[in-house]
Amino acid sequence: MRVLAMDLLAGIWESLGREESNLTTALDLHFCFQIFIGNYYPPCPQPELAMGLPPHSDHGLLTILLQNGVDGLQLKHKGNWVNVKPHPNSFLVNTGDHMEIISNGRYKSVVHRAVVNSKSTRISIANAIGPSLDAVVVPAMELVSDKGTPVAYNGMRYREFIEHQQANPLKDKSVLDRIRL
Ligand SMILES: O=C(O)CCC(=O)C(=O)O
Ligand SMILES: [Fe+2]
Repeated sequence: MRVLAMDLLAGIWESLGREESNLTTALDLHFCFQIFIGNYYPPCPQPELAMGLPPHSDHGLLTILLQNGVDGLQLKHKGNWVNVKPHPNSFLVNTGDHMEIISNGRYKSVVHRAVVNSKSTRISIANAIGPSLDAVVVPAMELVSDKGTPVAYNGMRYREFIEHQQANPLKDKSVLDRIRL
C-alpha cells in the first residue's frame, strides 16, 4: 500500500511539474503517517434517518479505499452528492487536505460521506497516507511563485491537524477552513 501511495504521489507531483525529491523533503515522507480504518455499516431499518459517516474530507495526502461491493460512498461534486459505484477488484483513491495544502489548492481534497441502506452490510477499509506527524506542511513555494498565485493556506503541524479533526464532529473541510487564507 505504501509503495502504491508513493507511486501515486510521485505521479501527482510530476503532474505539477515538480521534482520528486522536493516532495519527499517537504512532507518528510520517510516517516509518513499511515493508518488503516475499518468501517462497518450494518443494514439500517430507516436509512433515510441515518448517516453512516458524515460529510468530511480526509486529513492526509491520499486515501486508498477498498469496498465490499455495496453502494454507500458519495462524493460532493459541484454542490451535489454523487453515488460512487464500487468497481470489483479496484481501489478508490481520494485526495486529502494535505494534498490540497501542498499543491496550494490545485488538487482539492474530496468531500465525501457514507450512507446506509436497509438490505446489505457495507464494509470499507480506508488506508490513509499522510506526511510525517511532525511535518508542518505549507504550499510548495515553487507552485506559489511560478504563476504569481498567492499562498492559500497557513501551515499546521500534521499531528495538531488530526487532533482538531478528532476532537470535533466530522464536518466538511472544517479543519482545512481554519488555516485557509
Ligand atoms: O466507507 C466509506 O466508503 C468511506 C470511509 C471514509 O470516508 C473514511 O474512513 O474516512
Ligand atoms: Fe473519509
